[in-house]
Amino acid sequence: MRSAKDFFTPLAVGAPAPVREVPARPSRMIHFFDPSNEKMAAKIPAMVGTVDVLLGNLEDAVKADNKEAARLGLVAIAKATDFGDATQLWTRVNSLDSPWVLDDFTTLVTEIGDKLDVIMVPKVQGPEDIHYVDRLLAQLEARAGLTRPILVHAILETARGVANVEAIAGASPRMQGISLGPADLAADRRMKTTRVGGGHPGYLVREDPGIEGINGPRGTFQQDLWHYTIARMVDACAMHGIFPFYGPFGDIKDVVACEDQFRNAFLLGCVGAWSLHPAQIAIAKKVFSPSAADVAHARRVKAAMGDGTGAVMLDGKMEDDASLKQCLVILALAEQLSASDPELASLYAEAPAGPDGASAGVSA
Ligand SMILES: CC(C)(COP(=O)(O)OP(=O)(O)OC[C@H]1O[C@@H](n2cnc3c(N)ncnc32)[C@H](O)[C@@H]1OP(=O)(O)O)[C@@H](O)C(=O)NCCC(=O)NCCSC(=O)C[C@](C)(O)C(=O)O
Ligand SMILES: [Mg+2]
Repeated sequence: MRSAKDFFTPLAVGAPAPVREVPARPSRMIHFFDPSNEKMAAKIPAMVGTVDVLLGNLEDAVKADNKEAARLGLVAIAKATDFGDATQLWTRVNSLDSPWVLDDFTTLVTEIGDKLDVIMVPKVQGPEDIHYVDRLLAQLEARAGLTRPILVHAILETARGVANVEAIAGASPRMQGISLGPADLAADRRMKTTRVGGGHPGYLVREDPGIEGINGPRGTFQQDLWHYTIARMVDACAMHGIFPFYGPFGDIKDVVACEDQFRNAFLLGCVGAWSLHPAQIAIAKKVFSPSAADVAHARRVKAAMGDGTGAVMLDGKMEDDASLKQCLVILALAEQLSASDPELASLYAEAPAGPDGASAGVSA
């Protein structure tokens, strides 16, 4: 374990100083693309400004024969594209035990390190994986003469990773966030799901018997297989001042269930989700941007609470110091999103004082 005094010291001579605070840039959707897929890659420059994060994926979903083409394709796109202030460029490198990852790191940091905001590392098992990446990135940043450190995002895809999630979140000042990796995690734990990022209709709770006994009619309710993992990930991230994300939802056509999964994650504290297909971008934007009603309600509570202490009644409900803090989280998010999204800025500017009970992200 590093001493607290050393925590913010660069890990290589000439490497940029680590950040003290993770920049809170809007990251509602991390949009995945395969840089070796020419049709998909051709669409990327036009997506700048329409998504918060563009992620060139080099790992799973890229065929083994295309690994090099994906890496070089990402370099070409990054060099040719101005991503502006509203869109970040991320990548997901291959796993640390793969034959491709060392070239992923060396090529990307050397060639486009000045354009890359975050490197997503898959299948992180524990803090030792982050320590390895931390030192390697520092060496490569120093060699490339970078002045800004590249941040690191871990995917939670193994039982060991979940068991170590707090240590992973706090392993380096580079840690930007953590995403759920439901497909690999389900496999590692022997969980059963019917689609990536979804649940299983067999995982349910049945009503207790009514007056007709155990053979009478009894309703069933499908339960969320991911609740425990997401809640634990959210706590680990909040504890270390980094950001939790839902991962992918693989049933592209089921936009309703995708929205439900994303919203559950938003309500539990996640700041964004992955979009695998253009159809999922609008869903993430809708879910992870507070509604006008939520913003209006937050403003009312803030105004009613004066100096922020004590308790008041608004529309029959008690508001106090703690519920004000929840409202301030919404207002901070609205302010941050307004800075880069003029549509939301005008929506929030005009937000009327809404009635209590407006639910987060449901109505715009
Ligand atoms: C799902 C697929 C195969 C459907 O691809 P498709 O071509 O069949 O879809 P389509 O509806 O026919 O596509 C319509 C148009 O959109 C384009 N398009 C389609 N997708 C994109 C995109 N992402 N970005 C930009 N453009 C896209 C596509 O090229 C096409 O263009 P066209 O109209 O000119 O013909 C395709 O969308 C895709 O490959 N998406 C990315 C998949 C991916 O990255 N998977 C890995 C992340 S999930 C994961 O790794 C798990 C995890 C975390 O590790 C763990 O849980 O363990
Ligand atoms: Mg995976």
